[in-house]
Amino acid sequence: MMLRPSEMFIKLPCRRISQTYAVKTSRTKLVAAPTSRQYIICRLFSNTSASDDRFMYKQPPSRLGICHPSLTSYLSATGNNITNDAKEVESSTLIILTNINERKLLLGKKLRGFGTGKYNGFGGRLEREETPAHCAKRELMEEANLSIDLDEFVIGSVGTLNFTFQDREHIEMLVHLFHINVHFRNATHNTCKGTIIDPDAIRACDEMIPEWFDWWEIPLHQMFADDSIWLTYYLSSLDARRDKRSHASLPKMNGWFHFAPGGDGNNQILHYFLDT
Ligand SMILES: Nc1[nH]c(=O)nc2c1ncn2[C@H]1C[C@H](O)[C@@H](COP(=O)(O)OP(=O)(O)OP(=O)(O)O)O1
Repeated sequence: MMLRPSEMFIKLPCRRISQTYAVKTSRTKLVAAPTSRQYIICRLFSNTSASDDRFMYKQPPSRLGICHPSLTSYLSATGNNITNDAKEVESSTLIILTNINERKLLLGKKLRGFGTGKYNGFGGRLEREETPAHCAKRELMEEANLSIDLDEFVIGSVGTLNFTFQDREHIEMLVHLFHINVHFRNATHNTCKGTIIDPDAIRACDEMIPEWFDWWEIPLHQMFADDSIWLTYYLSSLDARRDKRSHASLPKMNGWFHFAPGGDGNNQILHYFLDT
């Protein structure tokens, strides 16, 4: 059976067909619609990110493509081969900068380059001889004027995102993800680990305008489509964690996303796999 975008259909036996049922658990959302005398079709959101309704501006499922249950399934559907040496890999970094106490996320509105006009985390391409942690530290300084110790990036390495494109077969983007949690100087109470910063020190540059958002109100409709999948998963996981003092408990994840032709402008995913 073909999986539809972000959802799986299962058949359940049902005696009465005139009702619509809705069952919601902590991990899944089940919506049943009557279609035949014997069965109802249930829409089961299998991915925790897809089932978190708290995010106000999530991209519609039609933009998010097919959710694969395994990397093998994803790779065979996209025709990507992990050992394809012919692909040119562009490595970059991306920083998830939070204030967990206040459930805030710092994003930047991109003024030029890849993703112009969109909101995104801070980061950019690795320069020669640079490690991902060094690159993330440098980019956060350049794009938001925030100086954070290198150690925080080493500890805050939380995974990777892999992007491929239907109309640019030779290119693969590998994004190293970092999570930095901060406290605002003068905050009255801090219940979780983080670096103290002065929020007034944050500055725009010619490339990005930084802006704080409440977690559930991040402008996902003005972001790359994949953010509606992995970023919502990540923030939901953070929200669910009891022990927020420990870096060891940071969520980890690796995501694979295959984009439809039209790239950045079209902003539509065909296939994805999120390993959490
Ligand atoms: N689909 C996507 N979803 C996402 O959330 N971030 C993405 C993304 N595709 C790229 N990025 C991030 C990774 C990186 O931080 C930035 C793009 O880096 P690039 O180096 O390609 O662009 P820039 O023009 O910003 O380069 P620099 O001049 O090196 O800063 O956007």
